Amino acid sequence: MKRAFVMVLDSFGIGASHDAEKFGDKGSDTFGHIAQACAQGLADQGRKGPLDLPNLTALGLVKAAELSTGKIAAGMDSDAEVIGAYASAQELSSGKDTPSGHWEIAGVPVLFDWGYFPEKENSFPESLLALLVEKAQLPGYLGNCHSSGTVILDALGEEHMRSGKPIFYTSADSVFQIACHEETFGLERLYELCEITRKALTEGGYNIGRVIARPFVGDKAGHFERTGNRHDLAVEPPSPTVLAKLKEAGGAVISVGKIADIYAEQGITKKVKATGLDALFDATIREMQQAPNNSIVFTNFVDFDSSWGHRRDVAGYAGGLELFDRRLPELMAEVKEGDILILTADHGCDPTWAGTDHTREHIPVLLYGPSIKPGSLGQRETFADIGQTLAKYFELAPMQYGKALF
Ligand SMILES: O=P(O)(O)O[C@H]1O[C@H](CO)[C@@H](O)[C@H]1O
Ligand SMILES: [Mn+2]
Ligand SMILES: [Mn+2]
Repeated sequence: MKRAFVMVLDSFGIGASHDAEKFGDKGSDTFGHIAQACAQGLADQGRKGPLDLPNLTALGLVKAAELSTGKIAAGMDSDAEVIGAYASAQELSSGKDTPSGHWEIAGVPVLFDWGYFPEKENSFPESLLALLVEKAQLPGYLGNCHSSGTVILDALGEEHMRSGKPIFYTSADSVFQIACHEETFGLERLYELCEITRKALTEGGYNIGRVIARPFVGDKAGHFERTGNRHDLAVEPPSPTVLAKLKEAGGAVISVGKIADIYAEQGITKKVKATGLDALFDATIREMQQAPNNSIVFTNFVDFDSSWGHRRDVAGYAGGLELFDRRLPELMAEVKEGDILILTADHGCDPTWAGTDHTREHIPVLLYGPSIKPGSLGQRETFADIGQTLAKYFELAPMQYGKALF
């Protein structure tokens, strides 16, 4: 059988990219700084001590990070036997956002510049806001600023519940985010508002990558919680990804988590939703067990980014990595003759870094399978090497970008 299992640990960067300075991210290192905090006993909430990742280490994580930074991450074992092939890859795309990272992984880097809303306050143009109020018949809106999505709920959640005004916010990413209470505003109404917003942004030529529905529940500040009903409305990738090519050739592409959203459904043949690291893991294993010949099971583990990276929660991130590592042998056991497992990431989100945005970093590329020869695959110039590898593996026409890893 020929099956590829691609696992994106969302935001798990392994050190600042050569061009990180342009992004204000010189010196950032998601993995390295988490390892350092753990080794210093500074990440002992809900877990304890040095970062414990024996299985990721066996697949080459520590060596991949060494390729990126020239250093062994604090407290990690550099002498452990490596049974996978590993590389560090830099990003060709102009942004450090999720769609850019994912599309590049699938062979289509984003070489154009996204539109952004750079103003920290009064971020959205008045004409756009007026159009949304009219089209969605809103009593007004709240926010209209840059913010962390959890901080803004504490600030404006109660007022939103009282007034029925949706909370509009953005970040350094090319996003228009809308937070509304699932019960008082209504989930379906939030989704409709997001559709209206998506259309207005596309027709208005704003070039914004995603509109994101951010539903939440709870009754007062300090008690609000975002739910698993998050929904991303992305624009379509600018050209067919390796996923679309495999689908076109009759193969199966199974999305677990928000993969289908990120690729705007392009190239996806089946989608499975799950909320939380364990549930995403369970769903991934179920899909791996059922995956037919000529298929990709593609999972996005979003919690590393949304629950811990953006929240600047070092101990939470470390605990998530340790959970992932403990369960990794379950995934590896599903890798049969002819199959390949690829573990990677889409950008960084260093939880020790200033602010709450992503960080421009190298990503790990860890390959494992019966046909994979263990050892270094070096420093790669683009995440698209993964897409090119998949194109070659499934005997599809070559992608325009990237060099196959083997
Ligand atoms: O702070 P929250 O709402 O999690 O937002 C984050 O999530 C968005 C999409 O991944 C990013 O643009 C970042 O701003
Ligand atoms: Mn991401
Ligand atoms: Mn993010």
